[in-house]
Amino acid sequence: MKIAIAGTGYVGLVTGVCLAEVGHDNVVCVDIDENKVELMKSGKSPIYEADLEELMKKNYSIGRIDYTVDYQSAYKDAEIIMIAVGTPERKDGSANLDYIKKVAKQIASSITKDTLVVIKSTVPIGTNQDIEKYIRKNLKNNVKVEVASNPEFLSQGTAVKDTLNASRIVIGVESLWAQEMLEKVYKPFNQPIVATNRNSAEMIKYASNDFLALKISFMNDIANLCEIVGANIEDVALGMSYDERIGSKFLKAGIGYGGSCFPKDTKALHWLSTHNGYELKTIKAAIEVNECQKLRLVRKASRLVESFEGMKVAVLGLTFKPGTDDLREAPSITNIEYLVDRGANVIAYDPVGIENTKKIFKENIKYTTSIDEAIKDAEACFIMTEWKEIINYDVINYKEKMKKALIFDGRNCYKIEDMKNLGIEYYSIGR
Ligand SMILES: NC(=O)c1ccc[n+]([C@@H]2O[C@H](COP(=O)([O-])OP(=O)(O)OC[C@H]3O[C@@H](n4cnc5c(N)ncnc54)[C@H](O)[C@@H]3O)[C@@H](O)[C@H]2O)c1
Ligand SMILES: O=c1ccn([C@@H]2O[C@H](COP(=O)(O)OP(=O)(O)O[C@H]3O[C@H](CO)[C@@H](O)[C@H](O)[C@H]3O)[C@@H](O)[C@H]2O)c(=O)[nH]1
Repeated sequence: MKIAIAGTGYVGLVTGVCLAEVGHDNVVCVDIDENKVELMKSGKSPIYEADLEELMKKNYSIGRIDYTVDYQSAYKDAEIIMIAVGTPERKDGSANLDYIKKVAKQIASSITKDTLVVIKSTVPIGTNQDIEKYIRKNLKNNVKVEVASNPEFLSQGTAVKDTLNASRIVIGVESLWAQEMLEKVYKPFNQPIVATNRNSAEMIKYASNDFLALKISFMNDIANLCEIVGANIEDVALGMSYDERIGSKFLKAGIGYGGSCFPKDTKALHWLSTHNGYELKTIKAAIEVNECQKLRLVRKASRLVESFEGMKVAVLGLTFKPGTDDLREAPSITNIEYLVDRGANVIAYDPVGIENTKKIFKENIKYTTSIDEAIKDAEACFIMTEWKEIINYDVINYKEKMKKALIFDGRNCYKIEDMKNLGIEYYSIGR
């Protein structure tokens, strides 16, 4: 079965490689970026993801997967074409479907046999139906084409593991033909399949992400109250987690959620609801809490510090979470902007995110891959990502190397007692 995939980002490349890994022997990944394609052909991954490069090399060398910019040759005789291009946020919060439409147009002009088009990208409810109509209207050759929804649930940093061990495969189909095709594709993964209609499948993706975002915002809200009333959010989360109805995951309070999904997917669903004359009040609250949360620590710091002007400030952790080089919507960006605007000399540390940070801040801040160097002579330090390098760092260094041991920890990396015993002025979230 020939499977073509449009887009080789986190979703497209990982999906392609994992399909090959479980035995599909004719997977072609298409991208418009020639440099990316050349890089992938040479066995290198354009993104930082655990285990990805190893599986790319293995499956490329045995001829199960290939990479190309030539979409026509990739799509023309594919039985399945998966769309995994970006659906970024528009200024008004709605999802921008331009990339999806572009691929749909390329598919319509290329296919020469019956094809199932599968949308893996996160798209607003009704998009699968619209794209099907669009492709059928623009078809160059007289073939059968159907569109099925197959939203993706992988997390960055654990994308390969998540794909090979997915909790469920959601497929949104309108025919038995489409359902059987997708069941065949996913059979080797041996994961539970939830088959619904297309609109429900599209909604499952948004509802899942927005529920998780809401869970985080709820815990951040409670954490802020904990600080006021003298409770400890970590003890509170632990106590809550024993209730199976609540669960133990996504209860971690912090500096707010970031990444390429939660921020845009909460806004897109909220936009869609208001556009349909209904207000999703819970999602609105999740978004608002997150916006405030991102600046909570710098605001606290500015009440304690007279001025940031000329002050050396270390920012530890730049990516939106550990295990990825991605800075999309990372809280670190908002915080660094705040500090730079107020005249701070920021030195930023991250084990893998420096190159992507440079694209955003250029020469406006300094960069390092050493925590020691970042904190040396600094008068304040902000922690934005819970990298293990930061968690495992010997905290005595803050006392010994900083000009003033003043730490604002947005990810609760250290024990309050340890910091207190060392005489470090330490502020974290909800404790
Ligand atoms: N990143 C995640 O963890 C994740 C998880 C689940 C779902 N999603 C959703 O999946 C979609 C893709 O996200 P991503 O993070 O993988 O995107 P990405 O930005 O990392 O990658 C998109 C890729 O598509 C390529 N592209 C653009 N137009 C193209 C075209 N016409 N033909 C071929 N390639 C083209 C781009 O060059 C880029 O390499 C989004 O809708 C996102 O919301 C993402
Ligand atoms: O208890 C928690 C858990 C996460 N976060 C933050 O939430 C954001 C997102 O984290 P995570 O969900 O682990 O990463 P993503 O790669 O963005 O994955 C989410 O978004 C993907 C894209 O849609 C989905 O496929 C995944 O299922 C969904 O978890 C990050 O900034 C985390 O720091 C918290 O603050 N507290």
